[in-house]
Amino acid sequence: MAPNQILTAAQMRSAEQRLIDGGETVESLMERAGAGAAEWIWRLSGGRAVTVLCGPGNNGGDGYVIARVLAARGCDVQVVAPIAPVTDAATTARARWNGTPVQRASGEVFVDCLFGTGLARPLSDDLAHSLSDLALAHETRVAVDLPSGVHSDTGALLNDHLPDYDLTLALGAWKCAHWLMPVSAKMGERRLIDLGVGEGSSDLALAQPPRLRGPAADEHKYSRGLALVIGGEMIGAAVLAARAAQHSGAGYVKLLSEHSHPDLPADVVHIDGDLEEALADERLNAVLVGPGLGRGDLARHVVATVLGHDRPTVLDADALAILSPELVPSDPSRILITPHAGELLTLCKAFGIVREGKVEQALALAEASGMTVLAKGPDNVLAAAGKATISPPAPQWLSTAGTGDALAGIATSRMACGETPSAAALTAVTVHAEAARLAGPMFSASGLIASIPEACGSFL
Ligand SMILES: NC(=O)C1=CN([C@@H]2O[C@H](COP(=O)(O)OP(=O)(O)OC[C@H]3O[C@@H](n4cnc5c(N)ncnc54)[C@H](O)[C@@H]3O)[C@@H](O)[C@H]2O)[C@H](O)CC1
Ligand SMILES: [K+]
Repeated sequence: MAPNQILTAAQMRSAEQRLIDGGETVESLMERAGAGAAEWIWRLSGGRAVTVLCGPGNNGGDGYVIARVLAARGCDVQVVAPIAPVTDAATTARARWNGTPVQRASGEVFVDCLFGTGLARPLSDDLAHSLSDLALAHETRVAVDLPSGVHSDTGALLNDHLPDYDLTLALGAWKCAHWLMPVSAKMGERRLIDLGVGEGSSDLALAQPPRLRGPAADEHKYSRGLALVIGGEMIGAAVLAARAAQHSGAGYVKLLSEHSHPDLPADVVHIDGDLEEALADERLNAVLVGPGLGRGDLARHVVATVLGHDRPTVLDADALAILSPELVPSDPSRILITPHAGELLTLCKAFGIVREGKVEQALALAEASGMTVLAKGPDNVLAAAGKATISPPAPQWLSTAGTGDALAGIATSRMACGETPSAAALTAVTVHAEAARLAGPMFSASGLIASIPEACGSFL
């Protein structure tokens, strides 16, 4: 099993076909899927009554296998089947479940086997009502392969008022929807059931935690990395970014700003000299421009000047509103951009990109710009050179002002430490989420920044 690969629905069907070409049958795969799902449902139900909602396709077929396996274990199982099976495998599975479907049921555990990766359009009102009525009539809800009513490849909700689940059991491989908003927030716990699907040709994977290393015995502040954060009109954002950078591995962080900063901690060095001079420092390892920069002529000049110096650079916030194809340097491979959802759409327009879904948009922007793209949000998609990773969800408490500035600061620090833009972005997203977990509820950006060193320690 390849536990980190993420497949589109089409790639999943190809993977299943390769297994069938190798001697499996749809029925044998369904038996394995149903038995694996039944095991998790058995554990979760703890002897409570189970209702399985079966659809017409092979997801429904999984449901009949689940019902048969649970009944054989003495579980009280009912099946609701609004549409009769249409596939051979599902018809066989239903025949082997020697029970009679009921029209309605209310119990303790609800299992959604209405649709999986074969959903082709929004649910009809009748089916959507059946699904939500049954889900609401049960205290615990399990989705098999996917919650019904969602787009497997984009994570989009095809219907309104779809239920939330306590557990989603992915079959064979993760699908994009398991990790993309908005449906990612409806999944509950996620578990992957092995169907024997090997490493395939997917361009998408679940991000894995980085391994960080501490400084060598002979390191000094310059060898650990000098980061430059460029301030602008709203200096608070750059101060937050610089403070986050100082706690993320770089040996030396400078904040270039014409303003005075009495509250700037002494461990960030404030400079107010010439931008060209600061960028020309041979000891400089990484630059961040954008947080609080502003979008006027001076800001445009600053972004163009930074990009003209070919340094490892993070472009965030206002710099992304200024970025255009004309500004992309000849070698963009050392540039990381960190757009949120709105900035991603704006950049796609600026680069003439029309794609559906965050993953496709990030991959296309990375290809068009040659830069590394961290499409940030509750679901972080990192795209570069035709490959993309999705990071597991971070605490929702990150939805507060300044956390984006902190993320950019962490990424800049990691690039100053010598990490590539992709590695720095992965480290930043992972450390950012861990710092949020450590900071507990209700934290501010400063509280998050204070937790960064301990968060980094989790990956040393
Ligand atoms: N393929 C395999 O080897 C295995 C698949 N597994 C499970 O099967 C589903 C995918 O099965 P598939 O039949 O392709 O899709 P669905 O079960 O989701 O149902 C598609 C079925 O429903 C019809 N349909 C589509 N959209 C709608 C709609 N909005 N309203 C009504 N009907 C709709 C469509 O015409 C098809 O007939 C996968 O997720 C796994 O759960 C097994 O687990 C392993 C073997
Ligand atoms: K389902």
